[in-house]
Amino acid sequence: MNNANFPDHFIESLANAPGFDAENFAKAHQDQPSPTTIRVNPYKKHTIYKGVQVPWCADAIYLDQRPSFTFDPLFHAGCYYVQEASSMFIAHIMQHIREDDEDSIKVLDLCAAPGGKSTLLSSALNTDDLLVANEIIKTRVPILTDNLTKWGPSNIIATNNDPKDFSRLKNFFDVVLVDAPCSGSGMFRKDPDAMNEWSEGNVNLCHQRQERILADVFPSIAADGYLIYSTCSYSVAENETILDWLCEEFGMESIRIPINKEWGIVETQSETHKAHGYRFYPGKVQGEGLFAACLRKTGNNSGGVSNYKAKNAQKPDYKSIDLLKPYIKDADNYYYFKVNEDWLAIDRIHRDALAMIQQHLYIKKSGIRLGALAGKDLIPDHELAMSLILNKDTVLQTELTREQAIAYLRRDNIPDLELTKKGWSLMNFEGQVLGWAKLLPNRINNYYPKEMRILSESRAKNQE
Ligand SMILES: C[S@@+](CC[C@H](N)C(=O)[O-])C[C@H]1O[C@@H](n2cnc3c(N)ncnc32)[C@H](O)[C@@H]1O
Repeated sequence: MNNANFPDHFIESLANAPGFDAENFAKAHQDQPSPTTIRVNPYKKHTIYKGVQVPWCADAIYLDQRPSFTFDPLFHAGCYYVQEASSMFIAHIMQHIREDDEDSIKVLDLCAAPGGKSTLLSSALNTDDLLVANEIIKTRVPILTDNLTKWGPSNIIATNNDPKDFSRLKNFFDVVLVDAPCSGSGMFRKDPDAMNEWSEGNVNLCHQRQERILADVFPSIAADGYLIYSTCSYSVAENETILDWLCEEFGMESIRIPINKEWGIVETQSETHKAHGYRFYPGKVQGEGLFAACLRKTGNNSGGVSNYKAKNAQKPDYKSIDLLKPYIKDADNYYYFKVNEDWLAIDRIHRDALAMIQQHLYIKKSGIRLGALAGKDLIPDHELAMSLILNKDTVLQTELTREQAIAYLRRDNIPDLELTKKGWSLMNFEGQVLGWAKLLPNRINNYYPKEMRILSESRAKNQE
């Protein structure tokens, strides 16, 4: 076996990792390329690519080869997300914990950028459920909000906070996902540069940071609520040891997740508390390295703030809201509010939760930004175009060819476009919305967001 490419002491450090088979592991890293997988957006269904289904995620398929996603307009329309297969197991956990439960829930994705697991969780939720997607690093927030905007649902709030800020929302979330920053060994095959970052010292630092993050967010989990914990590391210190610490420190209870033997996932148990964990090894599964586990908060921790009621600071501006409503499907289901000049809408049921979050956290996106009113006209926002709540019947729609769609997404001149109508128009490709343009008698103004325009392959790569 040739370990030459792995960092010093890496293979030896995994001697105690359950299910680790050094030879098989090395072979997978030498001979088997990372599979390419996409997960389709259930709300923007479109026939895109064909492939074999990822066993633990009904929405996802393995592709035979890696196409150029950057130059596929449907990628920009949010019809699918390019995501590593193992990480989709989080949806399987979510499905299991919600099995017989019809109550609406509040979910926090604490370490969310670039948004792979947020869009995954979003697909597993109903509009009565709320998803809060948080990212601590400010520069990583735009990629998260862009991906959420493309995905389209209105029941998401994105925040930019430190985990400790969430302790102000006591007993607030029914499910918290901590997809923790880690030493990253699970990504060695897909991103060999990750090997340069690995050291035993770093595993140790990550372990300490993971405990800190979990301790900080713990108060925000509701009594009997769930914590889903995941890393892309194989190190026991970042995985099973953390589960034991959660059971020890917070009396959490482990939840066993049903899996199919054929999937190749290794089920493990922590040393002291026998908490269940799920390990994904390349060579055993069709995917990269992942560790995932689910625990429940036990004991009576109620008396929190989840009953908070939003107060009406001032009388709603019904005149403006009436101007907005024609743009929205089932318009009465939404609560309309203003942030500076822009109008936003969120599912009415989430109004109190929004008020609570506004009070304690730094919000970067909430519900759907509709746009600003200029007199009686709406200057529509990109979020509205990409959203699932837009009533497309009330606006113009322009169907583009592939070549025109790419030009639109580059913010170039759109070739050979016949202009017969005037006004704001959705720019569509195969019926899927890409964004807005304003049609004028002899030209069009392209309103595709500058910061999202196609520049190179790198944007697609960054998204994964
Ligand atoms: C594994 S990545 C998350 C990937 C994401 N969940 C997805 O599926 O697309 C871990 C995230 O944690 C964030 N992070 C780094 N340090 C953190 C800390 N101290 N507290 C919370 N999050 C942190 C990173 O910026 C990164 O976005």
